[in-house]
Amino acid sequence: MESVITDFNENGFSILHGILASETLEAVKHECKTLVDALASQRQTEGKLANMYPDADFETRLIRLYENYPDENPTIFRPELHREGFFGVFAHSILLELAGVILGPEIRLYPNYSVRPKLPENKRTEVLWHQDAGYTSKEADVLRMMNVWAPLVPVNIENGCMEFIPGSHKWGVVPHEKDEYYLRIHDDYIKPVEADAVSIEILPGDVVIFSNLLFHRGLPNRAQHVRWSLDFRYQDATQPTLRTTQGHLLRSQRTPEAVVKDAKAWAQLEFQ
Ligand SMILES: O=C(O)CCC(=O)C(=O)O
Ligand SMILES: [Fe+2]
Repeated sequence: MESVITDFNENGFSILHGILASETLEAVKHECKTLVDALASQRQTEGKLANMYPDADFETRLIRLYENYPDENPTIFRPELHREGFFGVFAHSILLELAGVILGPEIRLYPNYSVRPKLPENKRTEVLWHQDAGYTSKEADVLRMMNVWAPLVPVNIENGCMEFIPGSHKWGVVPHEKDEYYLRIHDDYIKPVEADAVSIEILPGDVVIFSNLLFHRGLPNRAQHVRWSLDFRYQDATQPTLRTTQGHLLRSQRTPEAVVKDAKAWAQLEFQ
C-alpha cells in the first residue's frame, strides 16, 4: 500500500497486479457481451448485418459486426454501464481503500466512467497525448482525483496499451488543441518529453491508477482483435465535479445513506 501511494505521488501512476478476481472480471465481460449482443440485434434490424456471428469470441465479435461499416462501430460505452456486473469493479474494496488514503473519506465515482472497445486500425479509438484534466477545464488542476484503468484483454504496444510520461502530473494543466477526434497536448509541451514515455503492458486483473494531471495516451490498435478496457475516476466528493454531471457517491462518513449500496441500486441509476 505504501509503495503504491509513493509511486502515485512521485511518478503520477502505480500498477497494481492481479487485484481483480476472475469473478469480478467475468461479470464485467458478461455485461460487455450483453451490450455487443444488443448491438448485433440492432444492426440486424437495421438491415446492416446478414450474420450476427453469435459464436465469435469476445475479442473479435465486434470487428465482425462492423466489418462492412468501419465508421459506425462504438468507441466507448458510458450510459450503458448501469448494469449489475459493472458495480464490482467500480466499488472494488481495494480501489476504494486506496482512494480513501489518497482522497479522504468522501469518495464519488466521477462522471466519466467508460468501457472502451478499441477496434483495430480505427482512428476514432486512437487517444492522443492528453491530461484528463485537460478535458474538463483549466481549473481542473484543483480536482483531487484517482484515475483507474483496467484491461479486459492482455494489453501491449501492438494492441493499443496506455503510455504515460512519469512525473508529468507535477506540471499543472497544460494547453491542449483539438485534433480530429480528441484533444492533444500542444507540441511545445509533449515533444520535449515524449521520449520518456513508458508503455503500460498489463493483464486482465491488473489495474493502473494514475493522476488526472498525468500526460498519457492510448496507442492505436494494430492487432487483429478488440482491445477491451475499462476506465473510471474517483474524486474527493467534497469538491465540485466542474461538469454538468455529478457522478455517484461510493463512500461517505458524512452521508452514508447517500452511498450507492449495491449492484442492484447501481443498475437502477443513470449516467450522471
Ligand atoms: O484507453 C485508452 O486508450 C485511453 C484511455 C484514457 O485516456 C483514460 O482512461 O483516461
Ligand atoms: Fe485519459
